[in-house]
Amino acid sequence: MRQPARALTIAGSDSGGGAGIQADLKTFQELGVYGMSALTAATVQNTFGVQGVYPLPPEAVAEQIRSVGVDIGVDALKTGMLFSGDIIASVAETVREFGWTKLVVDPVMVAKGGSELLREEAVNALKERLLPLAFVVTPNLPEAEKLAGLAIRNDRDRREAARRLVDLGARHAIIKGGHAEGPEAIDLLYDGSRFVELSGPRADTPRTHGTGCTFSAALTAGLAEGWDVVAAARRAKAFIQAAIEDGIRIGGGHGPTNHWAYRRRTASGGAPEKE
Ligand SMILES: Nc1ncnc2c1ncn2[C@@H]1O[C@H](COP(=O)(O)OP(=O)(O)O)[C@@H](O)[C@H]1O
Ligand SMILES: Cc1ncc(COP(=O)(O)O)c(N)n1
Repeated sequence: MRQPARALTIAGSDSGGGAGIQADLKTFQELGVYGMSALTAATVQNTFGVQGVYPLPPEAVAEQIRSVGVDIGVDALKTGMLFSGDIIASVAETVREFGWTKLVVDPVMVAKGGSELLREEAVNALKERLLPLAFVVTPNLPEAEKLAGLAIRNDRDRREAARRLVDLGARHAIIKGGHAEGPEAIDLLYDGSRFVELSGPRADTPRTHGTGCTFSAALTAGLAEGWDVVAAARRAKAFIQAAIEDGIRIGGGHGPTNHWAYRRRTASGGAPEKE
């Protein structure tokens, strides 16, 4: 009997199913990795936005992590919405306790509709407590600006921000380019010495809810399988590219991506799914 690779997501629930824990678990499943979750907060959310946020007590987050850690084991893990400084402290302490190294920190701050998913007071805790534990940190452009403390107007600024994220203690940084403009959506990976660009055609679609969660979950799945960061990041980029391009019609607002698309494409020899 084969033992599958095991991945844990520590994140918020999106009741609409497109982002958060739901996106992470769907992505793990699609990539053949056993998925587990530690919930940080329940959000009341659909494709129109976030209508409510109910955080869990920090001890409840730590207990969920310990429960699966002592029994099932974790090959790689990721964080998403962490909401408060207290939850971040509790997550950082538990990750240290287990000595897990394959940690992807997706520094989720604001939902696409503008709702706050990380309190302002928690940004420093994220920088000081979690980034030093991160194997990879995966900010979007506004998150990278906030963490690195500089405005990103061009590629030079983006490279400088990546250097600063590594100076803050992350082993690798991937600054995603979904919020930039231009015909290509380019994610910039930095490993402390070299830069690698991950590029794909920018799709003109409002259905991008949960893209960051899905990308970082796909990255975590690759790391759980023992892949190196560049290989895991390239597959994550292909996964999100397919999920965005082969869109599904769900909800009346900013719809989610298609988590089935990558497996369907690869199963059919790389050709896009037929309508
Ligand atoms: N319109 C798009 N077309 C193609 N890829 C995109 C598009 N928007 C985002 N992506 C990709 O989706 C991933 C998430 O990007 P981004 O939107 O920057 O993060 P977040 O969801 O955290 O704000 C990245 O790999 C990015 O390149
Ligand atoms: C519970 C939860 N976690 C994260 C996001 C961010 O979503 P996105 O990946 O679109 O930035 C979200 N909207 N809800």
